[in-house]
Amino acid sequence: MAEPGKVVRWQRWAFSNLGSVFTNFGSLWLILAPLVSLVATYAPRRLFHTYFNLFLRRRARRVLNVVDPYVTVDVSEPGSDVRYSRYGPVSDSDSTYEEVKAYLSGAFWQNDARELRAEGAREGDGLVISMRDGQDVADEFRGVQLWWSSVVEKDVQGQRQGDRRFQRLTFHLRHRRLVVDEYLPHVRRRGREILFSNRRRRLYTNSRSRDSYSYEYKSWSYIDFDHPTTFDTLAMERAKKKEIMDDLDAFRKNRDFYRRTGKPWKRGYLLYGPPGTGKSTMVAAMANYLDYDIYDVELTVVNTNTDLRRLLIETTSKSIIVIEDIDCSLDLTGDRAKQRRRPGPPARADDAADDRPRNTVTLSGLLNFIDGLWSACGGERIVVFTTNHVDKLDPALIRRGRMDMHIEMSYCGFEAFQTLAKNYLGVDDHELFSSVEEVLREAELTPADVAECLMTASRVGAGEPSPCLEMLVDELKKRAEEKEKAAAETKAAAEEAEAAKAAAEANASELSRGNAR
Ligand SMILES: Nc1ncnc2c1ncn2[C@@H]1O[C@H](COP(=O)(O)OP(=O)(O)OP(=O)(O)O)[C@@H](O)[C@H]1O
Ligand SMILES: [Mg+2]
Repeated sequence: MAEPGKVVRWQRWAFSNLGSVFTNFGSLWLILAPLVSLVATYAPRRLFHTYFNLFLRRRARRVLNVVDPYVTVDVSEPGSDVRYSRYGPVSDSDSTYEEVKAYLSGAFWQNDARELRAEGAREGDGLVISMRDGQDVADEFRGVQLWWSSVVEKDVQGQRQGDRRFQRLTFHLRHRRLVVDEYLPHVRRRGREILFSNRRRRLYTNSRSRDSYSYEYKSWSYIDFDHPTTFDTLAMERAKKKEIMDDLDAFRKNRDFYRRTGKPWKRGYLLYGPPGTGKSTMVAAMANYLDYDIYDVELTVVNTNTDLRRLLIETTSKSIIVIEDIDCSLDLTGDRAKQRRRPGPPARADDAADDRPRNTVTLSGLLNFIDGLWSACGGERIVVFTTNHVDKLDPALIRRGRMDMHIEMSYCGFEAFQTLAKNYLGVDDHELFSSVEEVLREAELTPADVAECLMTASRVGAGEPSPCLEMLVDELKKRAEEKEKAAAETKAAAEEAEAAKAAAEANASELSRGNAR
């Protein structure tokens, strides 16, 4: 570590002037000694001792500050101070040491520390680089110089022996406020970011609330999230895609804005459109873009509003909370006041015997979940609803402010097709693109339809663009005809059902009039 320069200079001066320092101090003591003995004789004994001690201690501290004006703060490795309960060691949940280590691993590249140590990250394939014991590294914050060193000390406590490790921070005492109020929080924040980016992302799903009485119950279980979709491979109009990415960027970077305006740091997105237009794919692309975890809430297994709130509290920040097919999850479309317990047949025999309340999540419970007081805890969260029937949802659920951005995922247009062609065939342009464009303009085909056709065509056509695209045009035309036919049949069936219902109603009223006569 570069020695704090001022101390070195002061020490050199003191040694070269040692003689005069002692001479001056001697003369001062000649004057002070009779005064001190006078006060000691006439002042009350206890009072004299107290004040004299205090006086000496204060002087000593001042002299010490001049000789060594540097302060050190130790951040010790968890486990150095292991606490024991009757069941064994209590895990130390303080993550500061890990955060500082991660912060320093990011700082080495700008420093000249040479003796480093590499450890595998707890999750993922990355490495955490840290200082070898006894190494130092300098850092700068707002023009202030600070030094970190890795320290190991022998620890002998009772029966236990071992090494105690610290990351020791040294700084000038005049920067104490800056270090405590700003630098250390900055180190922790940055360290957390590095730790977060080193780990694998997770896809969580909630457990059945009914099982919460079990001893081993966990609200969320997870698997590693490894979805390959990105905004590059997502098929949609370029302008719309850019708008969404800009919005996500603004959300991520604007922590201070949310704080300043008194808004919780979260944002809601409503994705709506027909099946197969890429709503779930969009959620994956968002998570990959932001590097966030996904919490996939299955509302049908949540019993009460309290269970829902508990789920929310147990989510971490930097996450996307998604409720898929919100229109099907619960009957959330009606009057909030009427949303109490919905009667219905029990799903299983043991459900019938079990009189615990189930599925009493109400619309107001869900609204509170999105933007009640609890929703502000933690911060940096995105809430996404997906639906095929936006018109069926209660306006309160999707009003601006709750769902800040409404994104329509629509049928496959030409720009979306270009992305898919690039994904599946690796081509940006081709003479047959105009034929595809024509088919897409006439028919309502989803990106899922087109993606599937492209997959078949690329397999059969061995990835050669021309035969693949010819096949694709034929296949798309066939699909478009099939879809048209199916839509006409559905419409005819609906009209028939409507007519039958009207006839039945007419019959019933005829009958009741006959009875009345
Ligand atoms: N916009 C798109 N970009 C890229 N691939 C897409 C897109 N839309 C659909 N796909 C493809 O179609 C498949 C189904 O899409 P996805 O599950 O995202 O549709 P969805 O809108 O969520 O449908 P649903 O309403 O039935 O849940 C995806 O696995 C993907 O391969
Ligand atoms: Mg979906």
